[in-house]
Amino acid sequence: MPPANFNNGAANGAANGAAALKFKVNAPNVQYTDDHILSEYTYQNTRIDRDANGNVTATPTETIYHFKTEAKVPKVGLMMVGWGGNNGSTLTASIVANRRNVQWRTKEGVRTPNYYGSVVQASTLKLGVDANGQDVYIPFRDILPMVNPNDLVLGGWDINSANIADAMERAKVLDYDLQRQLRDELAQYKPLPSIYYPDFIAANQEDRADNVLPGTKAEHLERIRADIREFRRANDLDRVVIIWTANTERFASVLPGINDTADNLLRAVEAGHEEVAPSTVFALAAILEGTPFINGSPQNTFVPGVVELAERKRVHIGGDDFKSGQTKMKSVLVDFLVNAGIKPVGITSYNHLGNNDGKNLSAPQQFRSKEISKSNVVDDMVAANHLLYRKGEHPDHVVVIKYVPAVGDSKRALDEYVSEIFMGGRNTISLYNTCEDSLLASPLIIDLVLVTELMTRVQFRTGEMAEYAPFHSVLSILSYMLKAPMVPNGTPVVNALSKQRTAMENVFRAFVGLPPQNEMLLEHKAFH
Ligand SMILES: NC(=O)c1ccc[n+]([C@@H]2O[C@H](COP(=O)([O-])OP(=O)(O)OC[C@H]3O[C@@H](n4cnc5c(N)ncnc54)[C@H](O)[C@@H]3O)[C@@H](O)[C@H]2O)c1
Ligand SMILES: O=P([O-])([O-])O[C@@H]1[C@@H](O)[C@H](O)[C@@H](O)[C@H](O)[C@@H]1O
Repeated sequence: MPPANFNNGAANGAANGAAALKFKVNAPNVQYTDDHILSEYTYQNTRIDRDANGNVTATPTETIYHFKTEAKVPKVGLMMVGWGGNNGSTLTASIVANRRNVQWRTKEGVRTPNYYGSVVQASTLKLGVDANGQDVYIPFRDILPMVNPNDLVLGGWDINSANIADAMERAKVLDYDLQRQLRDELAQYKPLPSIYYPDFIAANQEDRADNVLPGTKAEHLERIRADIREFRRANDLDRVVIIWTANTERFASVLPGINDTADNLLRAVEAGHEEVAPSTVFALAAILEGTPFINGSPQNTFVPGVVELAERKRVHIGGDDFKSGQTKMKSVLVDFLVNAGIKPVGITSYNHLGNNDGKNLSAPQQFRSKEISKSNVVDDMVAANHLLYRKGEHPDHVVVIKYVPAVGDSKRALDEYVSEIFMGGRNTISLYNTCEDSLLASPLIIDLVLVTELMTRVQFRTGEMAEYAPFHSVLSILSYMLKAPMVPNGTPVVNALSKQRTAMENVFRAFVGLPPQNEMLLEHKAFH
């Protein structure tokens, strides 16, 4: 049992009035101290070996992990690059509305703020079963001490000078009666000037660029670093997380001697090399300031030099490209079809949208970045079933994005899935999905920030390690929220949404010493 003087976090004046731990694990492998949750976890896996004759042997394996989680929730700031965009302004308005519980009227009646679409804030997980064998669910956010999004201190940069109230109005995402009530507070939020290298985003973005830093790339790096330090100081923050929700950039060429290593990349910034993108400068600044950086767009911000620097500095990074609607659906539907023994042979993903993101993506190089992130999402699911697909065989997969100003942020997604079924049959599934793109992405930003911040508070130790260590700098645990999940070099990329959620849930269960959720329900099957 936890010690009588168990401190649930709130008692030690946790920043932001962190809610007390909602449950305690009653087990010898879990200890609670004033500052930490300590768990010893037996990680079970199965090692597969094949001999020369193709005989397969499965050997159960066990690895003991010791996890240490800081229980005190810090005071956290979120700095958004692209703060004045549809996502940035919508997220800011939504957090302020939730914080103040602002209600507003629409033709359907009185609306109240919520965090629907955030897996951490609005979904539940099964903690276990009660004495009668009934499932017991808790809010996902209660599995571990996490930041309350209402407490996030918000800031950021934009190449456009509009304050966040004007940006919210420009975005045309939220109802007027809500905007009306938030305008005064949001008008006080003004994006910091940013760095603008025209070659990396569509030329049609030029008219937005009235809030641009002068100077060299080296001066930009130092200015962004100073901005981060000042934001942390002025708001008395314990931690800052930075998210790129600015425009999609073209891919940068990976060049030996330029951005292939950390030192080469820092030298390339000093030299003002043209292939160093704004997003890469921001990532470098964040890493050098010890601040996690998440890329919500599809471009290759994380060229090898950035990853190497993050690993060297032990700073967390994650990306790429928020997985918000059409692609999220794809990572469910293809997983279902393939695991049902049905063979998708044609996937056509078409969408059109009329927001500034769509405008930027109407340029070929920026579209190409998005096409890449939207096209690779089925690879792991296809590769998992060699009965349906020969090695290297893939469904036809086409991605189309069109810019239609008339629909604004209300993205239209039309998908067609053609599959081979039993005895030469064919099945065609057509989907039509429309909604404000920013209302899908904004809650994902909350999840990315909260999970990233949590991971900065967890360390692990295995048998041969003398000390605890942080998790790998590349946070693959963020994959549920991302189209093209970044993973540590040489590790598997998982896109199937159910696997991604299960991984996140079970890793968090392990941090508190609980076994993975397996849904076997043996107690309801194997009994007499
Ligand atoms: N559902 C979604 O909305 C969704 C899903 C996945 C990915 N994304 C990606 O998220 C990003 C933002 O989407 P959005 O709808 O908010 O787009 P947006 O165009 O409304 O906002 C982008 C903002 O970034 C600013 N900007 C551009 N370059 C900048 C720079 N170098 N520094 C600072 N600010 C800069 C622009 O002025 C603009 O205000 C896009 O890259 C988009 O592809 C969006
Ligand atoms: O809904 P989803 O596929 O996850 O992602 C969206 C795309 O469908 C859309 O074309 C693009 O403009 C958005 O930025 C976002 O990437």
